[in-house]
Amino acid sequence: MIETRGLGKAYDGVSALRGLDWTVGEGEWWGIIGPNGSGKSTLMRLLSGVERPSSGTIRIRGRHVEDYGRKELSRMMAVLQQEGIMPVHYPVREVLEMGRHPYLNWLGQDMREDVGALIDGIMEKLELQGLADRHLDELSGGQRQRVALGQVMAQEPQILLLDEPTTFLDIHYQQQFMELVAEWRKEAGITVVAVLHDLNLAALYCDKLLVLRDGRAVSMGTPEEMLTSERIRSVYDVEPVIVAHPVYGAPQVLLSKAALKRNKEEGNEWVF
Ligand SMILES: Nc1ncnc2c1ncn2[C@@H]1O[C@H](COP(=O)(O)OP(=O)(O)OP(=O)(O)O)[C@@H](O)[C@H]1O
Repeated sequence: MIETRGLGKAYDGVSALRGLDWTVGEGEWWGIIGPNGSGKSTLMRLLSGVERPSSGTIRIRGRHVEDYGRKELSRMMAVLQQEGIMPVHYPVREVLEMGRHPYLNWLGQDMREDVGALIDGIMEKLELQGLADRHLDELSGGQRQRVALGQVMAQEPQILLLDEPTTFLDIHYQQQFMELVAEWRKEAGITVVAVLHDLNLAALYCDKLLVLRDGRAVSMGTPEEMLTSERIRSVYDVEPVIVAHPVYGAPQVLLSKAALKRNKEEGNEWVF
């Protein structure tokens, strides 16, 4: 579905992403993890075509990403950022309808005749009916993120790119958000690529993880393969304890408290 070869991006000579060879299969859910500044958002901007690579290629269904027209690419791929959408003074239903933009012809008519039913279905699925006439700037962050998800659902993409989508959500909305994406993937067979800081959510929901550090792919594979204490320690410089989720068996990362800090002469390292 997505294939990158030798993908790299440099800003003013500083490499944000280097030589990434990565293949995302149709219908897979990939999580991209790694410390701050490791190149996760850069990779998302390259995949979505917002920025051009400095080196290497990205192919989507075998075609170079730059060969897609703007609307054509929007029909293929939707992007949801961590802050969702700006809190503009538009009613919720209209915000969802904006997701149909890539399907409008030059007369502003939608390619789909039953677009009203499509939007109704999404409103129902995301339990947005009660908010239909409310304006986006009158909603909480969690509610806005649900509307943002509704908008990308209305876009009917085949690939969903999520950049830290749960950062501002409480645990209820985090779980609800991930469940809604999981359900959508199951129903529509979409491919999902999500930058996630929460390793435990990533382990529960993603099929595969790509681990980045300093712009390079440290490793890639299943959550069980990627979330080992050695790898988490070396990538994040923390002392983790990995336990299996008691219900699902997925690896879950617990942190140890740093007991004291050595003084500078001894290397200024955390001691656990
Ligand atoms: N527009 C830019 N101009 C210059 N440098 C940039 C730009 N965007 C990113 N970088 C640099 O590229 C590197 C990777 O940044 P990126 O935002 O991709 O990291 P990230 O893994 O998403 O980080 P975070 O977890 O903090 O969001 C960083 O060193 C960053 O400073």
